[in-house]
Amino acid sequence: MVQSALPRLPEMGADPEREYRLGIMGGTFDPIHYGHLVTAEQAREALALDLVLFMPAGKPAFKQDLDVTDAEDRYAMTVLATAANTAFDASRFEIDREGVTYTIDTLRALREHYPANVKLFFITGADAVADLVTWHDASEMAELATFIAATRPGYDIDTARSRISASGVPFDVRYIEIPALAISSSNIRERVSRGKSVRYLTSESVIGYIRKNGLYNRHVVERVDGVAKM
Ligand SMILES: Nc1ncnc2c1ncn2[C@@H]1O[C@H](COP(=O)(O)OP(=O)(O)OP(=O)(O)O)[C@@H](O)[C@H]1O
Ligand SMILES: O=C(O)c1ccc[n+]([C@@H]2O[C@H](COP(=O)([O-])O)[C@@H](O)[C@H]2O)c1
Repeated sequence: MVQSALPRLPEMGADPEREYRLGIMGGTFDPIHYGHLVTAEQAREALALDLVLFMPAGKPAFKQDLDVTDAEDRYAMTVLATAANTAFDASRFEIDREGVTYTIDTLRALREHYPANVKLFFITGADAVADLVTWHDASEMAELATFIAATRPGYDIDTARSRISASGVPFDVRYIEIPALAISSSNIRERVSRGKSVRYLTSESVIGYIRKNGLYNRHVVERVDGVAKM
């Protein structure tokens, strides 16, 4: 099911005797790749999530000075990559919102939308969670959701752990170890721009979309000390 604006999940919270667990996998997804999908799937299993909503950020807060691909393309790739998993869904919620995308706005809206027996779990990788205390209205975020922090090659999860505890903000963070996938969107973009293979880094459907729409083949080549750098 593809969500239009606010996620409509009639079954979520319907039985007042039961606790429902909604995962939110936020990201720029430029493009979505197997690192994102494995992270969400392992988080779903580890925390017994009923559903994981993949939410491409409309205007990512920490990437305002970067050239991010059009939100409709990032959303379309997210739909393609998540389509086969009945416990995954893609949401337009953040791309349909005006202005800079802050997670606090999403969590507030979801908290208002669902009854109290729906618990919110925001899923991140080790790099993103290390900056959690610097996110907009971090203290209020800590009240609205549990955070899931997954290991990621090249990033030390203990750095995130100590930054969060030193901040004094009472975040509830669950740390999970996942099978290491050193895949990143930036590496995929660079490989596409160089005409290199990205097979098995993301789904065939996403690769097809990238090729069909000519994404990532216009990377600017900068010259640094006379050496071409993508
Ligand atoms: N290989 C991975 N393993 C674990 N977590 C990941 C991995 N790739 C991305 N994530 C997590 O997924 C979320 C969204 O990441 P994002 O869309 O920025 O992808 P990215 O690969 O980090 O992109 P870029 O290379 O452009 O910075 C973040 O919380 C990030 O930490
Ligand atoms: O709300 C914020 O201040 C904030 C700052 C940085 C990142 N985020 C969210 O964290 C998720 C991963 O972001 P990114 O930039 O690593 O793709 C995505 O859902 C972002 O909206 C949120």
